[in-house]
Amino acid sequence: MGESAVRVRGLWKRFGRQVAVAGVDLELPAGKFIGLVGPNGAGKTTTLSMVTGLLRPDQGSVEVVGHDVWRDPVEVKARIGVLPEGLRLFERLSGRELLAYSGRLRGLPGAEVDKRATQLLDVLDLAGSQHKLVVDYSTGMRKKIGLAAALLHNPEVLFLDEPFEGVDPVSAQTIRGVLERYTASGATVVFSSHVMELVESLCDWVAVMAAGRIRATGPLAEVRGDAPSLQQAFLELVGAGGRDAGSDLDWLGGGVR
Ligand SMILES: Nc1ncnc2c1ncn2[C@@H]1O[C@H](COP(=O)(O)OP(=O)(O)OP(=O)(O)O)[C@@H](O)[C@H]1O
Repeated sequence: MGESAVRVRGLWKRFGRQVAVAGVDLELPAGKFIGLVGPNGAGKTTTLSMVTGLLRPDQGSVEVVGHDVWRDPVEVKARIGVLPEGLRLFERLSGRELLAYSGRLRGLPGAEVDKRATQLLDVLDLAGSQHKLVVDYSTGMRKKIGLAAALLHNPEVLFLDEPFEGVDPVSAQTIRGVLERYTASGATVVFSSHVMELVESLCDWVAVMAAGRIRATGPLAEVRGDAPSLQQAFLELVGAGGRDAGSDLDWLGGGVR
């Protein structure tokens, strides 16, 4: 394969005096399962929003599958699927209607949308709730219907912001299976998470972000290096390896009130 799915150059975003993304350069290979990891507030969501055309960068450029996201947005949006953070869905549609709407919006023929929607609802264990309104879905069900909507047009690259948050272990395993199958066919998944074990078990490529910058990127084994786990490598990379958690909280516990 060898080509890049995503190419980011000199990306910056400030919110007032807060620098959220501070000069990110990133090249993500096609056909991989890629994890963007970093602590809370590292800038993962802001970066993904700029990469997927949802938030305009202050500076820098983003190419997805060879097209500039901000000069050529229609071309890019046709080729990507996005499950954003704080997903906003059309609450008054049923799950099935939401998929039908997304599919038609993507220009797919009605019969094809129906076929794909049935399969996705089935695989994601939503067939029994397909006629329920999205407003009545649980958090995990919302993630799954959002994922189905993002996959319906068979995108080349799928971007997922914290796809496993609020998802039970059984549903997580289902989502995982769907994504593994999808990448095995040559597509690319980029997902953000702060759950290291998950990233370590799923991804073959990682990018570590902290304080708005990329601290390391490459194949999982390379980024992990000699550390016993990705978690340990990550703590060292973000400079938290030696922090003695709770050393200042001498009043906590111990029976003295
Ligand atoms: N709309 C906004 N207005 C002001 N500050 C923002 C805004 N969005 C993000 N930030 C700030 O930018 C920084 C990066 O936030 P971002 O949400 O990108 O981090 P993250 O890595 O996704 O964090 P988490 O893992 O907690 O979701 C944080 O300091 C955050 O407070």
